[in-house]
Amino acid sequence: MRRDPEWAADLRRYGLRRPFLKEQSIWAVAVYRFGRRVDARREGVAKQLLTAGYWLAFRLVETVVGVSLPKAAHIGGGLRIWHFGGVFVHPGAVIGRNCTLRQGVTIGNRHEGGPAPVIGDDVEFGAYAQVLGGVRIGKGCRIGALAVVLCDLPDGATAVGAPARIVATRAAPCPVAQQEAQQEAEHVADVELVVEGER
Ligand SMILES: CC(=O)SCCNC(=O)CCNC(=O)[C@H](O)C(C)(C)COP(=O)(O)OP(=O)(O)OC[C@H]1O[C@@H](n2cnc3c(N)ncnc32)[C@H](O)[C@@H]1OP(=O)(O)O
Ligand SMILES: N[C@@H](CO)C(=O)O
Repeated sequence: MRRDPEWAADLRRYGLRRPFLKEQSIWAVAVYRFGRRVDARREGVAKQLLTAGYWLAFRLVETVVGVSLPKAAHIGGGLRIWHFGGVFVHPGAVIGRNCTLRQGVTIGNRHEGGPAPVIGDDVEFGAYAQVLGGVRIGKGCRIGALAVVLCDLPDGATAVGAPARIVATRAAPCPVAQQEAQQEAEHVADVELVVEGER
């Protein structure tokens, strides 16, 4: 468990002491990561037993918490789900790293048997946002509460409404560039303090 870097990243995003006591959604994330680790094991009796345990836990958590994260979906580390209830992710969906979901979010197909979305890193979903079909959502997008997204979104877009329209775009921050900008801002603030002190 501790050696699963994606799970470690999830825990960092929750950023809580004893998150299992405070956020029901993390139960679903834990079961999802467990299922992925079981799938990665070599074939054998242990894998069969663990897979049976996974299905039991998956159905139990899905029913009680209302968060469905099937192990066939690809979800990057650093997943944060605020609240719980009505969160459904299609098994064929791909979700990048450090994404944020909220209650009522669906990431699914548009027609039965159809393709599922591919979501970039650092995408934020407002409550009850729906992203449907084989659409690609760029890095750093923000999808408004109650939006219904049926088309691709470029990096850094903010989309709202049903069907969703883009109301803003911003360059998706590259983590390294972001870090450098932060350091630069801190440096400038320090210099200003020194100058202020010398006056
Ligand atoms: C218990 C809890 O608290 S759970 C938390 C629930 N909260 C959420 O789910 C938050 C989701 N966040 C949103 O929906 C936000 O409005 C965002 C991220 C989409 C946009 O936020 P901002 O960047 O501040 O955009 P801003 O408020 O300036 O709105 C831009 C335009 O989009 C419209 N808009 C914003 N959000 C929505 C929305 N969810 N649905 C429809 N239109 C919206 C605004 O009215 C505005 O339109 P206008 O330019 O015609 O006046
Ligand atoms: N901070 C929470 C509000 O409950 C959220 O963003 O969903």
